[in-house]
Amino acid sequence: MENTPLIITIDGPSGSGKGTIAQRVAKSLGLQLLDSGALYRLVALVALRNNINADDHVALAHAARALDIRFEPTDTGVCAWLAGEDVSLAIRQEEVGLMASQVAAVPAVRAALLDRQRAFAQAPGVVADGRDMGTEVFPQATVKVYLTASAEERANRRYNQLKAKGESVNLRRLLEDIQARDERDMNRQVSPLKPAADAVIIDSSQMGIDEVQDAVLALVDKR
Ligand SMILES: Nc1ncnc2c1ncn2[C@@H]1O[C@H](COP(=O)(O)OP(=O)(O)O)[C@@H](O)[C@H]1O
Ligand SMILES: Nc1ccn([C@H]2C[C@H](O)[C@@H](COP(=O)(O)OP(=O)(O)O)O2)c(=O)n1
Repeated sequence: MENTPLIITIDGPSGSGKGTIAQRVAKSLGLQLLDSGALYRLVALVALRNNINADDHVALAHAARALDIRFEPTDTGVCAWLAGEDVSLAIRQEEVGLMASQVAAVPAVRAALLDRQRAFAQAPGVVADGRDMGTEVFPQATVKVYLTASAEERANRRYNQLKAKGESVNLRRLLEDIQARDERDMNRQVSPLKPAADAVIIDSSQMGIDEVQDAVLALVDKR
């Protein structure tokens, strides 16, 4: 059908390159971008700012339902606005990422964010990156990619990324954080991180960004 949106999902662990690749593929195909991790990071930021505890599920679900947010596409991804404040940088902090991983394990938070994510599936289409895009949010997606890389390589990438932003970083701690996040994201009860049965697995440990982008675009061409 002409108006059926093209849905491309890119799931995988932290630092595998999902955001970078999703952004490039969306740009190259003229599609919308859904950075679903940003939604969980926004809930985490609200929780941290309001001293909401990671085990206070009622308050977290309320925060997720009440999120007053707006995404604005930019050349380098999306700008995230929370109640009129540009929080694009704030949500990228490692501390917010760790809280996001805890917040994301709360079923009521995931349920509260589901419709907001599905609303992105409009013609001509969307590239969605996260943990459960191909398994839960868009099981009908046209192309599903599970992007991964070794934990060491992902920690190295994160190290370089944060260092380039001028943050003081410790490689060993980053690796520990990545491993803790993997453990939580992969073993939680609801929507754990795992490849969809029909996903194509790409291990980018030994691949450059252009190479991964080409591999995903080739899958889209082949569909
Ligand atoms: N294939 C790759 N090779 C080397 N570096 C990469 C590759 N893919 C992504 N990166 C870099 O790794 C860092 C993390 O990528 P990002 O897209 O933020 O990952 P994710 O969204 O999966 O957490 C970024 O600095 C990005 O430029
Ligand atoms: N669809 C999604 C997206 C993110 N999450 C959770 C899991 C992650 O630890 C946090 C943050 O996600 P994000 O993709 O921004 O994190 P990384 O950039 O991969 O480090 O949110 C999720 O559970 N489901």
